[in-house]
Amino acid sequence: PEASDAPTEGVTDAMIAAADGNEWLTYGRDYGEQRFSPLTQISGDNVGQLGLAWFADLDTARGQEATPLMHDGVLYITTAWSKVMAFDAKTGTVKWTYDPEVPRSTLAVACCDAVNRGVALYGDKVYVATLDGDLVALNQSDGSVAWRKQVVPDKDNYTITGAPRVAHGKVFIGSGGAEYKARGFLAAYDWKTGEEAWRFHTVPGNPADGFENDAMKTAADTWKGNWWELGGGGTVWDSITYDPVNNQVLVGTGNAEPWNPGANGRLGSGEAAEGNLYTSSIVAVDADTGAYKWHFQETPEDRWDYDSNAQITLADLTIGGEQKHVVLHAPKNGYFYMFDAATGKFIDAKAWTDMNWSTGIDPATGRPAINPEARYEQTGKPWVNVPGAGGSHSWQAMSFSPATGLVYIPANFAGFPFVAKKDFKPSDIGFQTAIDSAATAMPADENVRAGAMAGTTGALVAWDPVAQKEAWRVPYKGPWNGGTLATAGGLVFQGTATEEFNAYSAADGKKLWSFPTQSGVIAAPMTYAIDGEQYVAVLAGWGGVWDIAPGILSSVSGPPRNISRLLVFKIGGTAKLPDAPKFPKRVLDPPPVTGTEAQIAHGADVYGRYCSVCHGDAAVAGALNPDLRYSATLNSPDAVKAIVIDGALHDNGMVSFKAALSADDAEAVRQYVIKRSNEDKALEKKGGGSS
Ligand SMILES: O=C(O)c1cc(C(=O)O)c2c(n1)C(=O)C(=O)c1cc(C(=O)O)[nH]c1-2
Ligand SMILES: [Ca+2]
Repeated sequence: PEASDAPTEGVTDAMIAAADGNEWLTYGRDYGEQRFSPLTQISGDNVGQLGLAWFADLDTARGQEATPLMHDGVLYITTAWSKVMAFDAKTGTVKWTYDPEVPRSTLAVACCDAVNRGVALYGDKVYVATLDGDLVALNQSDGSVAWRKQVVPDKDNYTITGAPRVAHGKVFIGSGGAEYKARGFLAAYDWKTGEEAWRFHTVPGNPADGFENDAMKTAADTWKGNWWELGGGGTVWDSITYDPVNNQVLVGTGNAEPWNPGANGRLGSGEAAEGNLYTSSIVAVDADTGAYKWHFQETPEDRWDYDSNAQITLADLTIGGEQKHVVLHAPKNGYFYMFDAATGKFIDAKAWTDMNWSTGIDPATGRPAINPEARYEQTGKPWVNVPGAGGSHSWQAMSFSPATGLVYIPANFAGFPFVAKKDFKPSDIGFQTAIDSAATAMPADENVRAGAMAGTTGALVAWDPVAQKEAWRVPYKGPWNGGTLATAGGLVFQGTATEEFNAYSAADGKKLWSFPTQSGVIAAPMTYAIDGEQYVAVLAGWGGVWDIAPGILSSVSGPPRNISRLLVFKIGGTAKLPDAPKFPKRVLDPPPVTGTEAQIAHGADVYGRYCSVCHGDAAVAGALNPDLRYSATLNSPDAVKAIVIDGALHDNGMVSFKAALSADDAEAVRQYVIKRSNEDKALEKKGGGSS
């Protein structure tokens, strides 16, 4: 079918390109995704008088990751479970809501909470991608559905958490799933009809099916074994940046799959110049055709979950006396990169955080030298990789201020333990990372826990991309703080895991204002103006992967609790939040240990592979999913079997695991959790530990 012309009414390409400061039309505000607002009404002089203008309670108590968009007086957000809400941006009156009714059982195939990062606006439409893998076009006027298309090849391995982007009559979207069995892609849809225009895969499929293009043929030379059987990964789960100067779309790609390359031999000897293209890379494709233009692999031979999905920013900078249109990128792996946007030519990279997986960068090629000890599947030894799998920087967007020349990065400082799983067999459900999580479970040992917590911190880092050096930093108690917003008023706004929303001086990081948010903030703020009055909006709602995966470490920053809200501020705002509800202190009260040693060891293994990715390491969960150490069902083998095998809680997101587990396995898990619960109870009595 003929492609529709780009819209000429409503939100147009020209409007997004002009990026009027009063509105916020696309995820990163402008095409370059700089998240820099030209608005100046709120500044260092008056930010102390910033107050709540209005707020809205959200009905999804999970991680809130969206950046709101504002057009024509209407503020659009998504919430967890991919719901969309439209508000009068001045008063907070709800105009409409849309619920795509994502099955709650989708949680079992979502690596990192039921999150969504926001909508796209184009013409008279609002676009949302749903956790269960659909792209939905809504009418801006009333939230009615114009069309809904399934984007993902199957709903058992793929999910979508990212925000769509738009340009040249098309809507761009990818997916997550590289911890399952997913083959990464970026797809483009006709904005009006929802017809798929093109699809670019980021990793090659089965050679027997023929390669879709030359880029796949080239990439296939960098893969060994039957890589396609597990998908390969390289998912496009967050960053998608349209570059109007070169009419191209830049995507960041996810980790190679499975994490442990020894499990399927995807790297062969494991020392290829470029291992497993185009994973952990930035890839540029033509916006009209999806044809490959260039790539740069930031983490060759990835085996550490080093997604390159962090937001891709474009900027025009003077480098060595020359004006250049460049890509700025701070992926999970701890290097800060700069590339020529037109060609992908490497300009510079610098380690901006502690790291042990790489010993340096080749200044000519940009290729990182890899520490042989970090090849844990080859050494056969446990390896604590730094930065950890959460990344020194992840999807929490950074901002760039042309006024200060600085990039403001939400930084995580942590390690992640890797032990290669022996005799790994793929299964029909759950993570396929081939890591032995049982071997690295956090023991009930005060000193080990205190050490792990002390080594887990965060910061707001202001980085000078031209000088490639740090300008200043604000240290935080823990990681997983919110994305950032920079303004021409000389401010940087950021929410924190410690339940604050802060304003800093963009020049030197001095804290100028703070608001208690009652829940951790992980989303990025945005700003807009109506009738000459400037507003700043941010979503509060603790969650995402950090709450789910690292168990006890999710409590490093503060009380991990979720109170989900949209908060909107203006100078002199007087709205007040109700007092935060009290979260009762729970008491560990497990039955006595009756399992045999062998049964408990087996339970640990099953727990590590199938349960820990949602319920936390060593049965210590965060705020969102039940902490099984406290579960009343520990008293009942039948209840555990009903849930784990028969799927009694399927509609809450706890699906049946009978595709992989037997009733005996479920009982072994029960015995393992009983043991962990008793150990932690003993630790609590001693006055140590944390829960
Ligand atoms: O490889 C993938 O496909 C994939 C997808 C996602 C996602 O869709 O959210 C995350 C990750 N990986 C990931 O590694 C990660 O640390 C992560 C954090 C989050 C989050 O929203 O908090 N998502 C994801
Ligand atoms: Ca990943």
